[in-house]
Amino acid sequence: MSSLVLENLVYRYGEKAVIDELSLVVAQNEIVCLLGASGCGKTTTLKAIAGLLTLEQGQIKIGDHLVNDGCLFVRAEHRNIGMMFQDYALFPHLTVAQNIAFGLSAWPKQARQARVDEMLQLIKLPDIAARYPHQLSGGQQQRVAIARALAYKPKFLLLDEPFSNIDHQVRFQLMEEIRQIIKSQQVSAIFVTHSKEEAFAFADKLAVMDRGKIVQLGYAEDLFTAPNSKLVAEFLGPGIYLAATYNKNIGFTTELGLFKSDFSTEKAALVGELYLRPQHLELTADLNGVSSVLGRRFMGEKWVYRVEIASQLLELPASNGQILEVGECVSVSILTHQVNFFIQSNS
Ligand SMILES: Nc1ncnc2c1ncn2[C@@H]1O[C@H](COP(=O)(O)OP(=O)(O)OP(=O)(O)O)[C@@H](O)[C@H]1O
Repeated sequence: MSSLVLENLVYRYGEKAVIDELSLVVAQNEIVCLLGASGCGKTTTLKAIAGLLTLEQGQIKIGDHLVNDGCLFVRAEHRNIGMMFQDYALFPHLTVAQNIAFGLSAWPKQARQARVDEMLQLIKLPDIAARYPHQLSGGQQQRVAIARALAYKPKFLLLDEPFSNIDHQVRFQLMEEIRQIIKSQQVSAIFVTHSKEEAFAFADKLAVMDRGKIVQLGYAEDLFTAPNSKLVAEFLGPGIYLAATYNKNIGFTTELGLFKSDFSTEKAALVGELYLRPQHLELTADLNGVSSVLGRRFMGEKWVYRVEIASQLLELPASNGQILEVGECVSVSILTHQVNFFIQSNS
């Protein structure tokens, strides 16, 4: 069963459509990440789901309930949605317990207290009920924020860059904890971020957005290995384009040489561009190599080297942990992999 259905949403600021015929389905207990460049319409989409703006067109269903279409508009406070933002948004003058209990004013006192205790146990902070937000770390504040968002048993959660203010060292640990908490409560969610690493770590599925539309929806691994456009390919990780011709019998011919792949097509020959990521390439020291190391960076477990390939710059590690010097001659070859081949339209 679907937990959220967005159908053909349109919203404009003035003339500009910032949500442009956007459709998306989120399944029960699924976390979908809206991922895209700044200004592509992620926050506006969340606001439309939350009921904080009125759409020009489209339909929104949360669970079995229609909350927005051409005739109907259910107000934000009646949509039963939990929200969590990057700036924690806890009420500074309320204690942790009062913050968590905020949406429970209609509950009987005993049930309210029991739910607050349950949520404090769930976020593994049973002893901080009497503290105020300023007495908590950023990570603790976000745990309280998720407890507050889940306390009244919402049908759906909206998470707008909730981890961007959290120190990088603890961010991924906190994300894992909050993901577990959401999963344990069997709530579906939409999570917004600019960061593909956060999206990979937190979401079940990714929805890549561009100019108000979802351009691809799927599992992270599928989008990474089989992006449906150059935009998705580039957004999910750096790489270079290499002109290539494909022939059924020979494989791919490129300026880095020939290579075989399991690429399947009905056509006998095709022309296009391969999108090659660092892991698709082998970099080795080679006195006769036509490229050279232009720069290098130590990353902790490994060095990465800046090399020009087909007039584009790419950073990649050397094969077999070789240590290379700046200026050293190298050769680059293509490893067998599942290709991202963008076919020239007239080929
Ligand atoms: N109140 C507003 N009035 C006019 N234009 C707006 C308003 N709010 C947002 N916009 C514009 O709408 C577009 C989408 O904004 P939105 O905040 O949804 O993008 P976003 O993808 O969430 O960006 P970011 O990742 O930077 O938060 C942007 O071009 C933005 O400038």
